[in-house]
Amino acid sequence: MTVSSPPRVLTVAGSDSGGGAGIQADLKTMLALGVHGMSVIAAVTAQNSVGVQGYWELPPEAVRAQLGSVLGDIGVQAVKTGMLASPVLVETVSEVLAGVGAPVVVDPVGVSKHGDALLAPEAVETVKARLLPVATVVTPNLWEVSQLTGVKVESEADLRKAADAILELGPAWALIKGGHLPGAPTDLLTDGTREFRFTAERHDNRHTHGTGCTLASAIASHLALGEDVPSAVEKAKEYVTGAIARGFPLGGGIGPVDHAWRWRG
Ligand SMILES: Nc1ncnc2c1ncn2[C@@H]1O[C@H](COP(=O)(O)OP(=O)(O)OP(=O)(O)O)[C@@H](O)[C@H]1O
Ligand SMILES: Cc1ncc(COP(=O)(O)O)c(N)n1
Repeated sequence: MTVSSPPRVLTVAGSDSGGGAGIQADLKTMLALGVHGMSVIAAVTAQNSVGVQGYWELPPEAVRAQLGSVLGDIGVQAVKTGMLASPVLVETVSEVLAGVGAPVVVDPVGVSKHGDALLAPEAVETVKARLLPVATVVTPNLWEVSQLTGVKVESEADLRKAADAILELGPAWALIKGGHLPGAPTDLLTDGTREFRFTAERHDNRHTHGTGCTLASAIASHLALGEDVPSAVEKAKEYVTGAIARGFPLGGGIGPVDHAWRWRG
């Protein structure tokens, strides 16, 4: 009997020892959505439900070697990037992904939910100049939009202005996450010509660790499964909304979203 292989999706990100965000959230999302998840670790965090106690970057040659191992033998149908920590790692990953030949979903992670820095301030320029131009979709939250473009989003009416400023940096699509605005969480997706707004029910659950990682990985997974960008985002939003609804307490602080919500019924 020949068993066919599921689509392959790669995350290039940081490890979260608490298992709620980063590489661990990405691989759980990929399993839940039926693709084969692979990981290139850029940094290791010591992290739990109350914050990030420290992080350590891998040497650029270790990141380049992991990328070479995966891309040289296995190949990918989509890639997601998350925490890349430093200018040299952003540069290394951007250079390799420029020639990857598969869609790249960039979550431009700057700080954790607790406000702990996950990207050196001097790396922001490298993200703008090198990483965003290779992105198929970039998924900033409102804080990241302001860090990358200076645009402050105060209401849903500002989302398109933010997306246009992000598109000027070179990605094919911008998805601006409006989850931190009051009211029903609405995200705006545009390629400059077409515009889509995705609105979900708000779940007043404080256990939302890993939402951004989960959404970006779900988009990459649905792209690998053959969806176009708008329908991959629509399906990913449905998945993350269910995961937020079932986010559970863990430790003394903010617990994770539930990646297995569809299996629990
Ligand atoms: N309380 C909520 N209920 C439902 N959906 C939400 C809620 N908060 C955020 N979302 C949605 O979750 C997704 C992730 O958005 P969010 O703004 O939380 O990302 P993020 O800040 O980058 O997350 P993280 O800090 O975990 O990386 C978006 O689709 C957003 O609209
Ligand atoms: C390794 C890593 N990557 C990303 C996040 C962002 O997730 P959150 O904003 O939910 O803390 C994180 N905390 N840790």
